[in-house]
Amino acid sequence: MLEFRSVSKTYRDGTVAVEDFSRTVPAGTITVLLGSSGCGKTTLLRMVNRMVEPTSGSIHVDGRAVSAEDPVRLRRSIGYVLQAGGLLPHRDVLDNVATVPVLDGVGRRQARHAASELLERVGLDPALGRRYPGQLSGGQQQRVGVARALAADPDVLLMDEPFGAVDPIVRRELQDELSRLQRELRKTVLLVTHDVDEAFRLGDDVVVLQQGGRIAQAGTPAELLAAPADDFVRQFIGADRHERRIHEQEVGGRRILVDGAGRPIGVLEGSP
Ligand SMILES: Nc1ncnc2c1ncn2[C@@H]1O[C@H](COP(=O)(O)OP(=O)(O)OP(=O)(O)O)[C@@H](O)[C@H]1O
Repeated sequence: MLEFRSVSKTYRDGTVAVEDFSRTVPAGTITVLLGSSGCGKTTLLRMVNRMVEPTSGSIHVDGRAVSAEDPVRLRRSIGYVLQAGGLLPHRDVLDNVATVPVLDGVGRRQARHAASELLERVGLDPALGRRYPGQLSGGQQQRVGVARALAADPDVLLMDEPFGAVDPIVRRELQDELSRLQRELRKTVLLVTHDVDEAFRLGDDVVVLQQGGRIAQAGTPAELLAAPADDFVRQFIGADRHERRIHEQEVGGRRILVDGAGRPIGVLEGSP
């Protein structure tokens, strides 16, 4: 379980990035921080592994305050996936994935062997393990980034716009892959995105943020869609947008679903 208790962050130049943020990410679930640029998402994420220190408030992992942990050990114990992969360019893929286990004292051969298995787990051909990051596609690099974050088998995974740098089709594939992995691994995940569809697809809990990390509304995707708290949330999640205004139509005796622009999107279950 990951807990933010009244966390605030004011940077040295006086920028208030986060003000009084409280939220709990239950163990084994995905919470998505959703908001536009500059609302404090990355600051919130980086306070968990102490790359940024809060000005006030506290963050707890399984009841233990992260401020009491050694920052280096803390960072090794929490998986972190960055938008651009964040891979070491002069190390091959297996060494990249094995970085944290080797730092933790696992032998290099054993760590590379485990890394190879992890590549398969994230849907990559283990033969890619001997390539360098620059010899992989963007989507493959992101998968390596996920494998690397999982290598030390952390309970908590932080993901900062993990699929932001790839095209929409690959993005969708990576999202599906993460959902599949999460069904197996049940990590406690905090994921940052400004993409509403991604938030709804992946989040058990979605926190819509305004500037200063203020919570505009938080809940399941269904709760947000069913009852947006205000105009800001309604507009942000696109509750009024064509593609979300779904209704039923009868065509040739079957009930099909169409979106607000009249585009067919599916057949109703049980329809003959
Ligand atoms: N080191 C810093 N010093 C001063 N201000 C900062 C620093 N880092 C971030 N900020 C400011 O804090 C606010 C929140 O930034 P943050 O990066 O957390 O937002 P974000 O929601 O992740 O944005 P984006 O989606 O663009 O990455 C912004 O106004 C930003 O300019």
